[in-house]
Amino acid sequence: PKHPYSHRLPPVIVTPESLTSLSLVTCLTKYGIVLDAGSSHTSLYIYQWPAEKDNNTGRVEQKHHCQVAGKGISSYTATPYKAGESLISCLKEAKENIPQKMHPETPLYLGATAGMRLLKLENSSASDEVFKAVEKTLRGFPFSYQGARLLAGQEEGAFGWVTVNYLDDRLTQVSMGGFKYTSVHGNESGLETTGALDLGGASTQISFVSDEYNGSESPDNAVSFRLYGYDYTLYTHSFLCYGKDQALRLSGPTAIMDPCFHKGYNETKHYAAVYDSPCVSDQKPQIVSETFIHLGGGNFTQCQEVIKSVFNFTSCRYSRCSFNGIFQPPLQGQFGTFVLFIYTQRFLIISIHFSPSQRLQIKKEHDIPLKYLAEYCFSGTYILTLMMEGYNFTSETYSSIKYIQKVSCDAGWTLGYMLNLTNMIPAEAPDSPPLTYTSYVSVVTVMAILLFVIFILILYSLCALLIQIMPILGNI
Ligand SMILES: Nc1nc2c(ncn2[C@@H]2O[C@H](COP(=O)(O)OP(=O)(O)OP(=O)(O)O)[C@@H](O)[C@H]2O)c(=O)[nH]1
Ligand SMILES: [Ca+2]
Repeated sequence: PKHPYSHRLPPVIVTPESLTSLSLVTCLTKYGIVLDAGSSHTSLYIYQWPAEKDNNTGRVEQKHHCQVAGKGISSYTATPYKAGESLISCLKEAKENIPQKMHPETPLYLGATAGMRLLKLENSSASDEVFKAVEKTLRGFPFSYQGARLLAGQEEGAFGWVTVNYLDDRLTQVSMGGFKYTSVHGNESGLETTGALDLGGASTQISFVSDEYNGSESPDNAVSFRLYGYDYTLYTHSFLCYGKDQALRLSGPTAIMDPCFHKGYNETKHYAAVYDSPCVSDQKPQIVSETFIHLGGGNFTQCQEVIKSVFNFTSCRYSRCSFNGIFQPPLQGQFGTFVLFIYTQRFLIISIHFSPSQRLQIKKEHDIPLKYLAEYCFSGTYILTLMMEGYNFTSETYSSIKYIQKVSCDAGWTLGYMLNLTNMIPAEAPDSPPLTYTSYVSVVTVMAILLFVIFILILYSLCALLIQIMPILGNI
């Protein structure tokens, strides 16, 4: 579906004045392109920032989002060249959305996530072929190609955390009109950073700063950042196979009558398609027939039991774990979530608060594909189990979760990835920006008012003194 927040700037009416202002604007703006090659689909994001503020004080904004048609690049193992071809339409859109003179200096990145992690596990030569085809296509465009690579799960989680805190202005707090930067971090200033939760199709990530975690226990889960003069030790973990689509496979085949789908749901599934993932290859039954009928049982309690069966909540060799024996420090502060959490939460709110006819209307408006509709019950139950039983959220901490989908920017790892690679978030706090004209005027005005008040006070106290001593002087 077209992403509800895909941006199209209003057309510029071309006149001589607008041409000059447009060319003026364009040379004052810089751009960056990141492709998020996810397991279920690929998205292209264009970011922009004021060029004169290249010294790390410019606010990076999302200018454009293009969802690549078709599935993720990992689905093209049989025809790797199609993985590259699938990107062409959005790359052409990127050319139209960035002034031509800026193309050569616009960095172009592609990061692949869990879908390609699973393909690499299953067939690394096929994974290499897909990356080769993708690279060939990307190099064919006039941007500054910076590489197509597989992100590690910890990176995906960490860059999602950077995005959430950048969008939340948590990493720097500009106060007094830009005169100084005070960075907020945990105990330094009493304010905390925001944790990040990302649920994809093939993996899910949790990342947050916890005062009780310095990276000594389970160091593999620690990622350190120095941002704007402050050090952060981030806890992050990526659970491969625990994205929604893979979790559906983990829990689905065991129940032909699937309690997580509504009554009346009826789908013919192909064993090969269900078991084609390394996440369930060890569960592959002796094929009795090519297909099986997947029916909806519509039983929430049973659904919860089926979903809980895909987690291991008991084994833990650390001081404390989330699930499957993975260390997790105590949760701390607020959390921001994006993508699937938002879709599911929005749907569940609609289904609770709206009448069937209103829901039908909303479904038409939001053009929610039938495939997604059927899976919402599973997604909602899965998210609840993941959060409450897996990550140990409580009803209080769960309610503090923020759904970050700023109209100005789709949250996700891509913004954090680009900010990091373009050094748009400096390790040290940049010097306070030079006094801008407006702040200069405001300082002078404030000083003038202060001087005037002091003058009046002195005058007043002189008069009061004179009144006191006049009678005395009169007697002398
Ligand atoms: N309900 C609903 N689900 C969606 C929509 N768009 C994507 N999804 C599903 O949400 C899940 C997560 O989507 P993404 O976060 O894009 O997943 P991804 O990035 O491809 O997967 P990873 O590589 O694991 O990160 C996938 O199963 C998608 O099919 C939507 O508009 N509505
Ligand atoms: Ca993703």
